[in-house]
Amino acid sequence: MVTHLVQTTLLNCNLEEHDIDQYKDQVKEIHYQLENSSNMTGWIDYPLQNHDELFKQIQNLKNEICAKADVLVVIGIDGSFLGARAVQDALTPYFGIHKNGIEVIYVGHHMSGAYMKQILTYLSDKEVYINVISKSGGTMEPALAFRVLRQYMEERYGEEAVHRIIVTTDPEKGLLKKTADLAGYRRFEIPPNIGGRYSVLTPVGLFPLAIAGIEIGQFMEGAKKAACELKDPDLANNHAYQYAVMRNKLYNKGYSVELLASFEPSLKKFHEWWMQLFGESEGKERKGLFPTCVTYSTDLHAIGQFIQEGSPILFETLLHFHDIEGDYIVPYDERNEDGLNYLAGRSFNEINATSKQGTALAHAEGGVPVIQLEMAKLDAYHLGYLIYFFMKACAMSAKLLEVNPFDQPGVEAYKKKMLELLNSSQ
Ligand SMILES: O=P(O)(O)OC[C@H]1O[C@H](O)[C@H](O)[C@@H](O)[C@@H]1O
Repeated sequence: MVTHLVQTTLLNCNLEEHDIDQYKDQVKEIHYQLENSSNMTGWIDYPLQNHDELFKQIQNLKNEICAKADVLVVIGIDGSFLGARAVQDALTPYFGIHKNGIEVIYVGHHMSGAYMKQILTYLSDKEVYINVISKSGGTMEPALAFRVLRQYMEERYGEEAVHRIIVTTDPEKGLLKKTADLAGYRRFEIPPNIGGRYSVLTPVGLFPLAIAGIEIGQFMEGAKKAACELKDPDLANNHAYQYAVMRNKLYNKGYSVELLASFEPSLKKFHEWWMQLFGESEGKERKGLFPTCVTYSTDLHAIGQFIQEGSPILFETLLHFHDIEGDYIVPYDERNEDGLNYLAGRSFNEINATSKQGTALAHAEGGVPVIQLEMAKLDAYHLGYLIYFFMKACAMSAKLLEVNPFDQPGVEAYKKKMLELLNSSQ
């Protein structure tokens, strides 16, 4: 019997088995369309392929960088940034650096001048390597940041700068590929048939994560398990497809917002990765759920009021990991001025998990449909699985909406306007 790593339970979703059953033929058809397509579907089998050479290359570079640098600066935006940042934040300590890595910081995911100025000051007393990541090689934010940091590295390290800059880009085309060839930078390749928001399992995510100390072997193993399990075309056995169908069903019932919620602050960036994945894959042709996120219990004290009693526009997807490394026991206090002695001896994680249960029940009773996704442990293996799970669900979900999961034509509109304004104000 298959034991799925993501356990799903529904509260107040009013979805009967026959509702779901109605989708099974359509799901099977889309499954085979995706499996047999070569159009940006390279991520589907990527975890099943042999990546020994890539892992060796990453390990060699890691040895070199950890010996020669204090910090790796990763330049990239969204699909070339959020995945690595999400997994790094989820699996490295809140304070300080992972014992198996060095500091990895990010730039080029916005155009804040203050951030750019401060990062250069921050780097001044540290040894630095750079990893610039861009699939297209022409995105404004990372290109601007690279222009600055490339000059910085050349001024600081002279001829050695060329060895301290690693490029991750398309193997054939784009300005960054050209620059890498001209300068002689070492390169990682992003497979041409894998788009940015589906690329965290490629060198886009793997290299920065390895430097940050994450066990990328385990991360890929988790993704591989998901790639095997979720190859099942049968809706009854495929949890990713079931999640896609539930979202679709709720969307068709009139819900327009999906709120992803979890109870560990280290998952904030993971929420952002998820938002890009679903937002860019589905939000087109005037269709799609608006993906947004909250971190509990913090946000229960802010937006919780709206969720419980506000406009009934949203359903909630609660993401919960049972085993989180590190915990603290509430101490006994004789004074008991705060009245909290009834919690003495219990752990923070236990109280947090109980608040998750309470939240799910309260929101469901308040009329909010709740999908609970639960995993055993917050570690590299389970995150690898979960990332693949969401990518598979997202492609299915977009196809159920009859939109292309792999393009983002709407993003060009802002870029075009910005360029017009920048050119007209020269
Ligand atoms: O990796 P890049 O080509 O620089 O793209 C980075 C990001 O920018 C774009 O504008 C797209 O909307 C994203 O889907 C993409 O992930």
